[in-house]
Amino acid sequence: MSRRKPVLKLVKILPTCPRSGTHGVLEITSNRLVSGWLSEAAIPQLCFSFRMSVQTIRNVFSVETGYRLSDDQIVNHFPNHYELTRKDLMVKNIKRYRKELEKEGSPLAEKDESGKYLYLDFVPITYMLPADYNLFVEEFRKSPSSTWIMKPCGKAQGKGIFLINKLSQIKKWSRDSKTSSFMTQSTKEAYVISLYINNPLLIGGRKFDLRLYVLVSTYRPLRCYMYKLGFCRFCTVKYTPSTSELDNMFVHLTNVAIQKHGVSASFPLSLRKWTDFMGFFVFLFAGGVGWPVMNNDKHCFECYGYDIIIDDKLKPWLIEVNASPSLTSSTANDRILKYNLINDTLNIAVPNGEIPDCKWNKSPPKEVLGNYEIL
Ligand SMILES: Nc1ncnc2c1ncn2[C@@H]1O[C@H](COP(=O)(O)OP(=O)(O)OP(=O)(O)O)[C@@H](O)[C@H]1O
Repeated sequence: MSRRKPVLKLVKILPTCPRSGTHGVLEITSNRLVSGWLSEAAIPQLCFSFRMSVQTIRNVFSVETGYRLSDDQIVNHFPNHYELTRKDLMVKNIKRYRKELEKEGSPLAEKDESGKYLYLDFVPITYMLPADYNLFVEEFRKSPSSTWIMKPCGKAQGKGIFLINKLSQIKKWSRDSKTSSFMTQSTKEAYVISLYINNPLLIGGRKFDLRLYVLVSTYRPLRCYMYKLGFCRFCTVKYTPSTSELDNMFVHLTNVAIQKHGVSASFPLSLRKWTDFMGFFVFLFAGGVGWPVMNNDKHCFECYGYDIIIDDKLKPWLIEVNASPSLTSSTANDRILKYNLINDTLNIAVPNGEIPDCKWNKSPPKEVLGNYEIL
């Protein structure tokens, strides 16, 4: 007998779309929105979409397609969200932000005696490949015993990720990808290579990461909210930094897609005690990096999934920002968390009980924030 996943279902009654006269109900089932507002054909009638794909968003905002969203059309991504959510662009923007702060002489760009940023050192050292190969080699030679993690820029769920600790492995990867019959020069994938955090905080001997949610309702002025609940994703195999286990992804990658065949892969987590600490970090990131580069379209809001690893010195490291965090659930608590997350997000994005309106000043009263806390 096949075991069926419990279905997360949220039905929200929204005001009827004034133009189409229908679509008054938004129904989200697990990861899918089952009312008809998602398909591109439905864009002209769209009144509100919580879960439009990034591809559809690209088409909505592309000059070629010629769509113009009207005042009651609100969508769940900013047009150039990828500036934050693509691994390579996120790092590029952080580097640019640091340089700007340094040039301005900002106290945020202060460094310690060893030349490390005091406040801006929150992403592991990262280079783009192949573009930054020489810079990477220079850094690698400074600490030849370090481990690095290679990640394809355009993939998710742990696909295509591997760990290396020798330069010869990169050379082999480069040779193999050049000669691969599947990859021509034009389709060759860009990768990022990041210093591997090899001293993660462990619980029960296992590595884990935190998933936090951050909602941005406008970039100019910046208004962002952090969700007080999140969860931890655990590896199913006990952690070891031993190089003999570098190929064992059950030890190193916390993605649910990788670990789902193991036991108890994720646990819900109250972030109440963490919010001041994490809030500063998230605000610094969204405010400093996101604010100047993002196109602040008034029809948009976005709920990001932040992946964070804590090391054994309790320092948080930002690993990635996801534009479409999964809304599927594997346990009853997980289901409640996602249900409330969707509900609270909708309450901030759309004025309570009213027709969506992009001219709305997006400052809802405190009572409707639910588990969100304004940063
Ligand atoms: N620098 C790092 N140090 C230690 N572990 C890392 C590092 N970067 C990534 N990882 C591990 O690898 C996993 C996958 O990395 P990442 O989230 O960047 O890739 P992804 O395939 O895009 O995943 P997702 O599906 O969450 O978007 C992380 O959840 C984390 O467990």
